[in-house]
Amino acid sequence: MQSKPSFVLRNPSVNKGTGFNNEEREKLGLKGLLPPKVETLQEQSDRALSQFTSFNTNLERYIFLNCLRDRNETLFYYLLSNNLELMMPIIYTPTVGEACQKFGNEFRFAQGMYFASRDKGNIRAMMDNWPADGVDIIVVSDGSRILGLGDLGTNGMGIPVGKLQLYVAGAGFHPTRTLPVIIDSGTNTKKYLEDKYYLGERHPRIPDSEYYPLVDEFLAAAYNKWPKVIVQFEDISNDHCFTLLDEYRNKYLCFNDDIQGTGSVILSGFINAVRSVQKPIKEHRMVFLGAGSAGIGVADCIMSLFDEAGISKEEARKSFWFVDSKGLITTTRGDELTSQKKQYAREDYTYQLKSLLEVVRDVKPTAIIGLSGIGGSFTQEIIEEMAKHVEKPIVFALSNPTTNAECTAEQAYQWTDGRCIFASGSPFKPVEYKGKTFVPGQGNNMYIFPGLGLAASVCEAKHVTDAMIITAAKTLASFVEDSEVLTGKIYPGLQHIREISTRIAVKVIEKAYEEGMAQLPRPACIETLVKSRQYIPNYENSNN
Ligand SMILES: O=C([O-])CC(=O)C(=O)O
Ligand SMILES: [Mg+2]
Repeated sequence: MQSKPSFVLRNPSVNKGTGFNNEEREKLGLKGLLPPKVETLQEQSDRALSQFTSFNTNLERYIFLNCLRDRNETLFYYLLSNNLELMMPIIYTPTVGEACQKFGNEFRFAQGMYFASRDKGNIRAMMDNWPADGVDIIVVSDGSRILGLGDLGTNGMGIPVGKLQLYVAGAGFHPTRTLPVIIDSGTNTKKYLEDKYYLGERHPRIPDSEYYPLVDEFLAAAYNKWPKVIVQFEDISNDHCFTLLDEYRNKYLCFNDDIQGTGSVILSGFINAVRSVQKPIKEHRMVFLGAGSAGIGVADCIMSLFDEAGISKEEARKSFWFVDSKGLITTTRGDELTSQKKQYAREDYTYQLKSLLEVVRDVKPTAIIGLSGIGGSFTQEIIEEMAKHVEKPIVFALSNPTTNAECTAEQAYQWTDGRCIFASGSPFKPVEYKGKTFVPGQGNNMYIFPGLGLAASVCEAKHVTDAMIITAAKTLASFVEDSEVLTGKIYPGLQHIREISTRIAVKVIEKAYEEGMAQLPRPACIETLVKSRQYIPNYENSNN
């Protein structure tokens, strides 16, 4: 039997399944190929939701949703958009982490594109294989640092896929115009090299002399084929991510979500935490655990608050203490520091503090920010020590997925006797403590990247600037009212993500025009333009 390439029931971008009405069934030659009842999108969605809830594990729910997307994209995005709070922890952190770890075992069908070292020289030609007409956004990872889970190699594909689903549901990018990419530069994780189901190239990571030219060729090819595309770098290990961002941020339209997206979302949470504790920025003492992409990105963003308060960079740096696996990062501790660590290395310590507990005792921080990837590293002793000295301790346990969080929400509220302002990277359920309900904030870059990316794409920005990133943070912060902030709420509800992303996009575009970064002629109304570009999942928008 010859297959028909345009067979609509097998094409998720146009398939409506039982949603095809009788006229369409007639026209498209579908008569007899579907059960008789014509259903509305809502009826289909009700069934899909009941199927979703019938599974026993989150991994099964993840697989179900991705298979649904592979059958009927409109239904998938309709279901997801209407059930975001329920489904976000499945398509995104924490379940996506498990899905990546088991990517080879659970593989069913391919999504996105893969480019490996042996494709060097052919990447541009390979891009012509991508079936969609155009691409507005690419999320690219090399799988070298997936969430806090380490080097997963090609298994990391789940992350670009999940991030792009959020770009669609959260901001309104058109699903067929998104492209998830893995640059396969090998993996240093023995378990995967030996796993018979592993789907990537089976070799250790290639040296920098091959890695950088491979990424360079990929980017040159992408911008050659899709000149207006925005590229988001994602989950790339510390030894490469800063170099890539420095190299390309003023050359192409791109940003790094773990450095800049996380920086922006935590700046936003911090702005609201500062509102909540009602203590001016210069009185804060911030201890960071982890000096990787996220830690440095967050500190760089928070520096902007000092700048606005008229405090010099030099003075501002004295409010930051960074702790890594060797203890407090100082200029005098005797090891070679990366240039990112150097910026925040303390020069004023004649003694060594070897652990986070020692640092907390010494510094008496007002805020402790975990981006270490090490689950449980905020121990009871550390948090209790901190809580002795501050009325409302700011505790951000931001590593992903949930198992890597530095402490749980429940622990943070218990150990501070319900006084802390808490945020985590992956979701925690509300906590009952001493008769009160505490709703933990989710300080995850998901609040920022969809709107930021949409802004950059819609106004055809030349580059993504620091001012645009800070604007995104402030816009997000403004969604939480004063009265809410005082109760410890620092992030708005996730159910409002479309509205949030739209407003972030509008504000960031205004900033881009102000800075001369927007290349599209200025529209009469930015909001109208943004809204006109947003995909809404319904059958009226499809071509049949
Ligand atoms: O994916 C997330 O949930 C946030 C993020 O970028 C990371 O942890 O690397
Ligand atoms: Mg990430």
